[in-house]
Amino acid sequence: MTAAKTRVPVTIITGFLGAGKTTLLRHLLNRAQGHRIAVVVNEFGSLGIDGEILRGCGVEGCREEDIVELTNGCLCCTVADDFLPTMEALLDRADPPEHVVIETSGLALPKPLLKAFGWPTVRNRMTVDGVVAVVDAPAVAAGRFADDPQAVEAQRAEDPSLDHDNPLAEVFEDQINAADLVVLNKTDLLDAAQLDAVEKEIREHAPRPVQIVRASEGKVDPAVLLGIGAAAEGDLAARPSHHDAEDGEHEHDDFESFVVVVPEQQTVDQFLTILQDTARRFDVLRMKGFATVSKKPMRLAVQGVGSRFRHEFDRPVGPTEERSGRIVVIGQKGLDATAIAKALAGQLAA
Ligand SMILES: Nc1nc2c(ncn2[C@@H]2O[C@H](COP(=O)(O)OP(=O)(O)OP(=O)(O)O)[C@@H](O)[C@H]2O)c(=O)[nH]1
Repeated sequence: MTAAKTRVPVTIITGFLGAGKTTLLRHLLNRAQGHRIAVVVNEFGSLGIDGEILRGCGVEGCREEDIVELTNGCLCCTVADDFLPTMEALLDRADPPEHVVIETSGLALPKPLLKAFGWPTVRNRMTVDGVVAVVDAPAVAAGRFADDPQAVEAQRAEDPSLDHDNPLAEVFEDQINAADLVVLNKTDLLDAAQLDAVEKEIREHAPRPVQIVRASEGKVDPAVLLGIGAAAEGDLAARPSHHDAEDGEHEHDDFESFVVVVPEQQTVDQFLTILQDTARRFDVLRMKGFATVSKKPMRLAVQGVGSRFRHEFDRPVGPTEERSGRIVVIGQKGLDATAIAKALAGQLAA
């Protein structure tokens, strides 16, 4: 058997903040029973919520130690310090995984990560089976990742190397550029004509023909997601990045995140209204976290993408656990953290 055949396949799941990566992974773990899959999760924001959601997936045979969290900064920037040792540790286990799935943070650029698979310590032991980009179809339809052509022109007059005025557009393009498979998610929120338009837009952006599958709630057949066989680490030139000229070096200084502590809530509806108003008012990209509600024994988990929120009571609140909640807030640089904290605490009139 050749060395290539024995290499552990790795699937990289990329996609902008809130596109549905964790939802897709949860579905995959549910359907992939019998396969030893290890999941590496990297989140922007410090609450470790995705890891907790995946650990609580309740899938038989999905063990705690198979979900590894990398919270020390954005994965694409900490490859040597954190990521490679984690990969080696997985491979050196007595029962190494048959497949590794990496959920990158919504702001991660996939290319530096792809390049890491060329490093001597993992090169002969792992291969990137495929890069999957999960796309928030309604966010594309709403123009979240679009540039303002006039603003781009004005910027280019100053610096010809610039091609975006919208930092979201740049991250989105890099993720599509790296993808072998695009999952057009949240199809439940658009009609057929809108979906066709989004698909057309993605095909126009993609530097090469890319397979696109449509999904809602991240429900994609594992056979489609795994086993693509792309060996993407050997195919970097076909996956252009906006940061190629800087050899992958980049900063995430277009975005920021912070955690807000919120008091116990009176009612779920009141809290959701506060969250939605705050997201709208301050143009927050993503909010997620936990809170407690007066007289309710269960913890309330909330998830927001823009001003669209979902919530569930996910587990009992322990008797010694604090009744205050924590919400991670993510947006473009320049968020007014003080005002947002006040708004979430219900201290800012709408
Ligand atoms: N309506 C709708 N909501 C969805 C769908 N898929 C996911 N969501 C919701 O979108 C929100 C974000 O989903 P996640 O799976 O956490 O997204 P993510 O890409 O992992 O988010 P980050 O890790 O923060 O970047 C959650 O509230 C999901 O329940 C879908 O197909 N339709």
